Amino acid sequence: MRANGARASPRAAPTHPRHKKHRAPSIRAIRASAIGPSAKSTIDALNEKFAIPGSVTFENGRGDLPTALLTHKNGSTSRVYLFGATVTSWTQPSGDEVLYVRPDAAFDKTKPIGGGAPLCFPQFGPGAMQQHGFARNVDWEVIGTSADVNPDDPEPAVMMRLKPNEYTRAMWDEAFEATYEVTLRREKLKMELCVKNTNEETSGKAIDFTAAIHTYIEVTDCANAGVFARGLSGKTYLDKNVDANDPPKKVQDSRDVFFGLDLVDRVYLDTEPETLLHVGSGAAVSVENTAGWTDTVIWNPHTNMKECYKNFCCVESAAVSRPVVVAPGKVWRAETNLTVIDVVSNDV
Ligand SMILES: O=P(O)(O)OC[C@H]1O[C@@H](O)[C@H](O)[C@@H](O)[C@@H]1O
Repeated sequence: MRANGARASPRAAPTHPRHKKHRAPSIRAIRASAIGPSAKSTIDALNEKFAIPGSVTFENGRGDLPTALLTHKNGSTSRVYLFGATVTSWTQPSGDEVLYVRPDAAFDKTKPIGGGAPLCFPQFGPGAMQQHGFARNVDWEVIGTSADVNPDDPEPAVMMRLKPNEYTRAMWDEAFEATYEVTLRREKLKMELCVKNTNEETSGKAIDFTAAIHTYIEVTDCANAGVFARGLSGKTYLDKNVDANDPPKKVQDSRDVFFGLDLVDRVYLDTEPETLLHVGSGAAVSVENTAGWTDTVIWNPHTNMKECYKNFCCVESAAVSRPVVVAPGKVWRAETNLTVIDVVSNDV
């Protein structure tokens, strides 16, 4: 059995926005100035300011929306749309895709991108504002890229930022600044969300919110007995399939969560750091909540999405059951790491 990753002891809250000041300057390319995605010739401007040849480039994605493409020396890649700061792809060195984008996903900003790993903030929902808040529905600005650590083993990364605007204030009129960094590591995809309360430290008020990284993972066929989520046994969950607005509490009394018979929409409370999604091909995806997150959401829409539900299951890193409260001037940091594991040789 692969050793279960322990929840990392919380690191000191980073200064915000965070820069990797401890890293070697060799091929580092943190660029301080930011550029908004509405700028003329967005892609050219992004490449001019932030590209790191061979590691981080910017190009138009579907619908001509700007994306960051991270490329690791080992051949793995990841694509991030600035719209919603949505990671839509993580490919292995073999070329295999880990994430799933639904066939009905829109790439025209009329709605959030339906797939990949969308960000839910400042509300998971259902609740007072639109489902999943606004982070998925807005353009984030690029504030830095890097590919440092070890020149022989660069870890390409892009950091984006979201500040309040008219659209977000209409839903949530709070003082915040969010940064989101996606790092393509040798064998992991790391996603780190930081939310700073920008109210005056001495006299300002606290802010509170719920959040999630809503990761869609491709599976062979969710009805296949080899597709299941492991790591939630004994945990209490809110069963949103019974009533999304007032979900009853239940306990996961079997070892694994299976799909294919009915809609699965559950918020597992106070979960262990790691949940494994066995994808049915001899591999499992480890979703490791390394910092910040308290809960894990498991979702498969069943025949509500007839054309695609068999092809994915969502394992979502979440802070839902208890709102996150951030004191004025402070930062909340949450981190998720995805890893692909060979189930057979690791006996998980
Ligand atoms: O907004 P999307 O990507 O279509 O996902 C919707 C689903 O997102 C999940 O996080 C919720 O638990 C579900 O209740 C919801 O139906």
